[in-house]
Amino acid sequence: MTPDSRKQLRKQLRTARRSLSRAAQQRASLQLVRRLSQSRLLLRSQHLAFYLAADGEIDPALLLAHCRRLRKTCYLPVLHRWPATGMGFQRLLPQQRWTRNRYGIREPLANRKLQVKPWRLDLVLMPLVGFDDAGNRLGMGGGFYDRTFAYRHRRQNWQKPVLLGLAHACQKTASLPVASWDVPVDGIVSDREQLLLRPGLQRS
Ligand SMILES: Nc1nc2c(c(=O)[nH]1)N(C=O)[C@@H](CNc1ccc(C(=O)N[C@@H](CCC(=O)O)C(=O)O)cc1)CN2
Ligand SMILES: Nc1ncnc2c1ncn2[C@@H]1O[C@H](COP(=O)(O)OP(=O)(O)OP(=O)(O)O)[C@@H](O)[C@H]1O
Repeated sequence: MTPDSRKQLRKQLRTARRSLSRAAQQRASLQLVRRLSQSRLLLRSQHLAFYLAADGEIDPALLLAHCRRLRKTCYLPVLHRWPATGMGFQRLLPQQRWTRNRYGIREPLANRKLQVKPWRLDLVLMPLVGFDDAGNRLGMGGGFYDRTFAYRHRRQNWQKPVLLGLAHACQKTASLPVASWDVPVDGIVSDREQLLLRPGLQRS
């Protein structure tokens, strides 16, 4: 797949998710809570990274609210200031102050003291633009998640964190090409299915 066709596919999948009705979005968000709130994966995780849905992404907000009620420590991605290309995960505060990143996505006002090393997290919910049955993923194209978790290339079987991609079922494609820098996810959950790819990640 050429960079151009990757770009085309990304555009097409982003349009598909943005075209979902509000009702379909709400149903999908509820499905996420149903699938994940009682899962061992969630129950066992104390430090969890979320995202604030944008651009028609499946919305984990209900799940985030659930986790905060359970007193789990929840984090959101914060982009390092341009031209830096890094991304941190910052702990959410009860009285959070907000800003917008360079793409217009709301994020916590940066405070490095509240950011953790990615390997300290137990579970990272990653927004996907596209995915296939093998667990290959297509993101927004910034490479932020790939760079943050690149350390996984150097050592197989990192226990932490579990990377769980979230997407609408309509974002599934036949097969995605893998780039050398792509960090595979350990599982993918959509409103219709859950693929657990890492051996040892248990169902239910
Ligand atoms: N909700 C959410 N938050 C997130 C991400 C995400 O995918 N979803 N990210 C995941 O990485 C990071 C932000 N990454 C992003 C990367 C590209 C674009 C984007 O809209 N790119 C433009 C091109 C802009 C340009 O070239 O300057 C585009 O595709 O139109 C948005 C977010 C951190 N926060
Ligand atoms: N480990 C890395 N080191 C340096 N650059 C990287 C790394 N990983 C990815 N990149 C760069 O990021 C760019 C975007 O990669 P890609 O198209 O795979 O994004 P993506 O997977 O859709 O985005 P994301 O990881 O944010 O979800 C690529 O041009 C690539 O060169």
